[in-house]
Amino acid sequence: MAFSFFKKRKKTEAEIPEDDQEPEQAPEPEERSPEEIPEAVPPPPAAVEDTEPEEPADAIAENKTAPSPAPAADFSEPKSGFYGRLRRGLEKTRRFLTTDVDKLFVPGKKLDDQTLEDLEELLITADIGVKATTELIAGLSKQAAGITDPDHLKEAIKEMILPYLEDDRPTDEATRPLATPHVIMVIGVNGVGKTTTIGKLAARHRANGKKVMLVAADTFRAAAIEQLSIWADRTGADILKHRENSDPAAVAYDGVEAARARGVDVVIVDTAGRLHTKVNLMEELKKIKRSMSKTMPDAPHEVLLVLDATTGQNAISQTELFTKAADVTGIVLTKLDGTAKGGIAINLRHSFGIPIQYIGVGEQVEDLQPFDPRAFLDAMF
Ligand SMILES: Nc1nc2c(ncn2[C@@H]2O[C@H](COP(=O)(O)OP(=O)(O)OP(=O)(O)O)[C@@H](O)[C@H]2O)c(=O)[nH]1
Repeated sequence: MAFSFFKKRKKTEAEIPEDDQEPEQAPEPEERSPEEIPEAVPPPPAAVEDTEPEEPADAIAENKTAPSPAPAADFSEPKSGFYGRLRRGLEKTRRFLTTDVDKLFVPGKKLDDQTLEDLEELLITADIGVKATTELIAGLSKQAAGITDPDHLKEAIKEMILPYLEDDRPTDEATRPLATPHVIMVIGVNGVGKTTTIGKLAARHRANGKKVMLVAADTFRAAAIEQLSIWADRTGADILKHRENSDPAAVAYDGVEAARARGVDVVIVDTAGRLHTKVNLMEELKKIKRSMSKTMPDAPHEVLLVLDATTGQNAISQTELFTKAADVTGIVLTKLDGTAKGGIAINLRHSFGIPIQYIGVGEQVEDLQPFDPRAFLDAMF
């Protein structure tokens, strides 16, 4: 069944011109000429053997071996609190989708072609994506005769979307097996909420009693290093940082080395979100990844791509770009509370097959939640 929305729509992701697909960037960082970006020369592995490893000459590492304060976040909240946050966070999307789904059905009306066409437009506007929407509408049109009211329609939509979102891998770090140390590399463009996500992740692992180290491999901006230090203080995590402009691959290498020497459980590596060109950035991410695997062959164990849900199609083009540079193991979708287009989660999972690992539904530390597809859909429709 072909619906006329495809004729009406002005611009879909397939038609966005190349220029629009540049990843969104936050304000310009301080300029640094490309020649000044240092070549990645990982330090010699000799230091590994020291029981009391000396920090590399230009490293400024803070080791909080003394019992560090438990983070203020409370992740032990009852399920009702968790769903409450999720529902509040997805309120804009829910209001947008459900109000209009309710309007599609006047009493006695059937799920006819016109209603399906309106629904199709609604789902595409919520950023669910053209491909996924087409599949959904085709599926719904087969069940149309049996769907007689809005609640029934919402249930049918949820049941059809659920298999798109489900993943066998557990997303909750409390139940997931972790390597020792478990190295998480965090990537994404500036402004998407990368640093905040790292802080929130550190708080989650600290709340599970883990010793956490943050590694400041975004050496491009002094502010990024400072922000990470603040999160380390706030969560009681160690931090490994070098001076601004030092080699990010060397910082990452030293971070993993130091973490192993100090018995750290979880290492979270921050990376730059912007360099002079996309090519430089992608090459740098590859180098960082390689340098970590030189000291620990299976590191990084996770590569989390942070995306801002409010940027819509930009999140799709950023995923295209970053998946070329790194094997992204999971997506963190932030700022879902700031958009009515929470359908982007479905679009991303459907387009790339990468699991959504966490979602951000607010600025509080507790607002970063492991992704639960059923709870997400219940909060959305
Ligand atoms: N409402 C809301 N705000 C968020 C969420 N996640 C992050 N933020 C906010 O987004 C803003 C940017 O977050 P940062 O963590 O600084 O982003 P970044 O990607 O590290 O950006 P740079 O520091 O510029 O590299 C901050 O004000 C965060 O509080 C979320 O899930 N919901």
